[in-house]
Amino acid sequence: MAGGEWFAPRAEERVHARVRVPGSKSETNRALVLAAIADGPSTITGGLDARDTQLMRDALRALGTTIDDGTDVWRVTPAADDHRMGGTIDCGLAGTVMRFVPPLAATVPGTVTFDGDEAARSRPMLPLLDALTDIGADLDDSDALPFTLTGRPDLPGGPVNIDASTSSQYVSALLLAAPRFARGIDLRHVGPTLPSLPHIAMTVAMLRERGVDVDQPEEHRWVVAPGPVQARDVTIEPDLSNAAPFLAAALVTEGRVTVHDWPAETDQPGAMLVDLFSAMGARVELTEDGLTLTGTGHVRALEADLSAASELTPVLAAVCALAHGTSHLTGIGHIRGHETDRLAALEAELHGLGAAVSQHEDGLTIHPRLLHGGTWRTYADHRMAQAGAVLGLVVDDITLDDIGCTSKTMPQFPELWDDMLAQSDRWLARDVAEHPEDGDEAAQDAP
Ligand SMILES: O=C(O)C1=C[C@@H](OP(=O)(O)O)[C@@H](O)[C@H](O)C1
Ligand SMILES: C=C(OP(=O)(O)O)C(=O)O
Repeated sequence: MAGGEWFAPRAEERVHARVRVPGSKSETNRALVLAAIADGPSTITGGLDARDTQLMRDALRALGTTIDDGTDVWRVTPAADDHRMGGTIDCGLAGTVMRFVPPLAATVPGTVTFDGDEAARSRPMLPLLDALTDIGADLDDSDALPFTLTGRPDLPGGPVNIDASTSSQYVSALLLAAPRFARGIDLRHVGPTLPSLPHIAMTVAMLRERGVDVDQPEEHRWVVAPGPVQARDVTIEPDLSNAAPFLAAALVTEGRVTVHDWPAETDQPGAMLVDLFSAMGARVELTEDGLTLTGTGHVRALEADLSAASELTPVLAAVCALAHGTSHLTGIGHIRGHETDRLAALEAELHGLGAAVSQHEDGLTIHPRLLHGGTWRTYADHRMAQAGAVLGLVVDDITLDDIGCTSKTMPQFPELWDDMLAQSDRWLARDVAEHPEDGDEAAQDAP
């Protein structure tokens, strides 16, 4: 996808559209890791094809995995036992790659260096690297990317404590590779807070679905037994967090958006959008058609602890800047270590458009003001780009400095966004033709 500057399209009318979002990044990268250590070949259908999952596929190939991803059904064949790894693994800016792959690499003979984008070098890694050393891995003394690791097939594993307050991904990373450790793992989180619990639940569920014995004797302790991971053919759910900007479009334009294939049950934190957007004034309904959000004309301020779903923060913060009243988003101090320092980025960019925003130790306070156009910097962060796009629907003249960053999890974002607006235009034209007497009010009907 082409990168560069992007003029955020204004919604001339209410947004009315049906949208299909690509597969979940979190589920795809877990499915790839588990398929790579499974007891036989397996398939992944509907896996997300984006930069983060391309980097994961390439990383697993460097560990000897064969991945045939020429069609929508990817075929994954685990490495031969005598594979030796070498060279450098590029993690890009992907938290799931820089965290999930090293524990696995620690069980593969050979030496490998992990590196990534410039911004990735400041993402937190030290608690994971320390935990890996504690369970017997051989690492250099770096505390972040780049670092070099030498693997061994008999990595001991066993009991280990970790402070995962800066990222739940350390926990998921160790649990995913644990069936390969000689003694499995007995992992205890000892830090002050633990974000993204749904993502840890997703890890546990996906291990159990493949026959791995995962016990949780206490709230923040996980015991994984060593042993085989059953090969399983899976289909990936749509990425619910990536549905957020489309649903937000309906909320802020008093329109209606349906996201197809919304799962009735899921471990994705994006499921929280139903309650969060309802609290902000939307009408949300799950039917066989998918999840439909209808804007009611009221965008209420939000008081929310987003610790469980912190990746939703940028889009929610954008909606908060358009709400009636002051919003308080808490539980998200750790997102200073996401793709960029998201609290600083949101404070700066919303302020740049006229909102009054203040950062706190664990969140943001957002006072809406009359917003004006300007440049919205994305900081290489796909979700900052989505947030800017939502604001651009209702604020004139917003230009994003780089839309290319959406390729991290949704390379087709600009096309899907344009298509959403084109559907809205078509719907409006049809509606006006069919109900000339109703004028704009008929926009309450489904597209
Ligand atoms: O395990 C995962 O797939 C993820 C966990 C979360 O990370 P943090 O716990 O670092 O927020 C989330 O924000 C990220 O987008 C994906
Ligand atoms: C925090 C995110 O990504 P990552 O997996 O790189 O941590 C995100 O997608 O919002």
